[in-house]
Amino acid sequence: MPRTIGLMSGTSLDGVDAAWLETDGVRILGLGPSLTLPYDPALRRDLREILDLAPTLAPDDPRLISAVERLTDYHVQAVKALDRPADIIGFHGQTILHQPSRGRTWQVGDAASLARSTGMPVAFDFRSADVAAGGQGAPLAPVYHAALAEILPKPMAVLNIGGVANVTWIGIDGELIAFDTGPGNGPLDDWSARHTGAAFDRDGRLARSGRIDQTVLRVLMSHPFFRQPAPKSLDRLDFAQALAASGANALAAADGAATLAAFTIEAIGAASFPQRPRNWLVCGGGRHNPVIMEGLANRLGVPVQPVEAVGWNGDALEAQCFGFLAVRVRRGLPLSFPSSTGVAVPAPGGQITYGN
Ligand SMILES: Nc1ncnc2c1ncn2[C@@H]1O[C@H](COP(=O)(O)OP(=O)(O)OP(=O)(O)O)[C@@H](O)[C@H]1O
Ligand SMILES: CC(=O)N[C@H]1[C@@H]2OC[C@@H](O2)[C@@H](O)[C@@H]1O[C@H](C)C(=O)O
Repeated sequence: MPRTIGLMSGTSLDGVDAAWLETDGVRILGLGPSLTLPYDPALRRDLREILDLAPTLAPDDPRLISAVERLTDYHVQAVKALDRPADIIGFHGQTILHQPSRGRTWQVGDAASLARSTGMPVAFDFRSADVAAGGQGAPLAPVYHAALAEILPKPMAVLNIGGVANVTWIGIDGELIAFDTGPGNGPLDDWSARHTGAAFDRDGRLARSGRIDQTVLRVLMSHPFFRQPAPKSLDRLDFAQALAASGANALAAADGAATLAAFTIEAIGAASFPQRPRNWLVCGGGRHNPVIMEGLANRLGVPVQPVEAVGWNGDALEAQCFGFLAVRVRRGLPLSFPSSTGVAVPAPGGQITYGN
């Protein structure tokens, strides 16, 4: 059974997650160690700047080259720290731009250099084949969520709350519906950084001490994304303009945080499926925010639990996913499906480099 290491650098720009697993890309035979290497503040700042510049950034811009070199080095260190042999690495890279409607999705990272430094083949570029075939290029996690959830009662939902939030609904016959729901922690992280200097609102303390501004929330929820049918996906900065125009910036720090946490919750609550999930399992850093978790349980009216409730690891799940997908790339199995990305037929994707 192939052994694989998955590496994910998410939209929160907080660091790289790494996880080891044993899988044939269909079944998961064993989950091994995982870890997160947090980026230093300078790299975080530079990546954030690159996200803003991405629409007009040249691939040979020295700021990009420098950030990619440092980002790749963190990935090499993460693989070395895991200290487990593997047959293939799945390297998602950092999304700096995602505009599937314009045929563009851009993940950066030097896969060949990672292969050379680790001596292992590296699967990368997971999203562009789907976008080229007319899909959204995201989310790609549904096939992994379904493999993990094989024996769990359905219908159920797996929700990831990262910088952006995405959901996978799994029906009683295993059918999948997946899409990005809206903001995850991204707007609240930015708000927290601006008002308190902290990278995120730890344990939802700031949000808990404020009052939701219903007018601002209504304006935010009137964004056209929420009227768009699934499949749909988001760029980390897709709500930036709407947030600036919503009046949120005039709110006091605590009220703004409460309103942005409510925005994440409402956006998830607006998701609809053929049948109501009997429960929601939540992964990603947002599950550590009790204001978001309690708000979701109230809004959804069914149990909302961290994925640890069924024995999964909510911090490692996306990294595991890209290890799983790397094995699928090698086998030529589809990564995306009409009901997850809107691609016309199940689509294989990704490339493999040996570093030469
Ligand atoms: N104790 C906590 N209290 C509140 N929020 C937390 C806590 N711990 C983590 N978070 C949130 O989780 C975020 C990190 O989440 P995660 O690592 O899942 O993001 P990601 O992998 O970058 O995102 P994506 O899934 O969009 O790619 C932090 O930026 C923060 O907002
Ligand atoms: C373009 C991109 O990088 N999208 C990420 C992001 O982070 C969460 C959400 O937005 C999801 O669509 C996706 O990541 C997960 C791993 C996915 O593809 O399923």
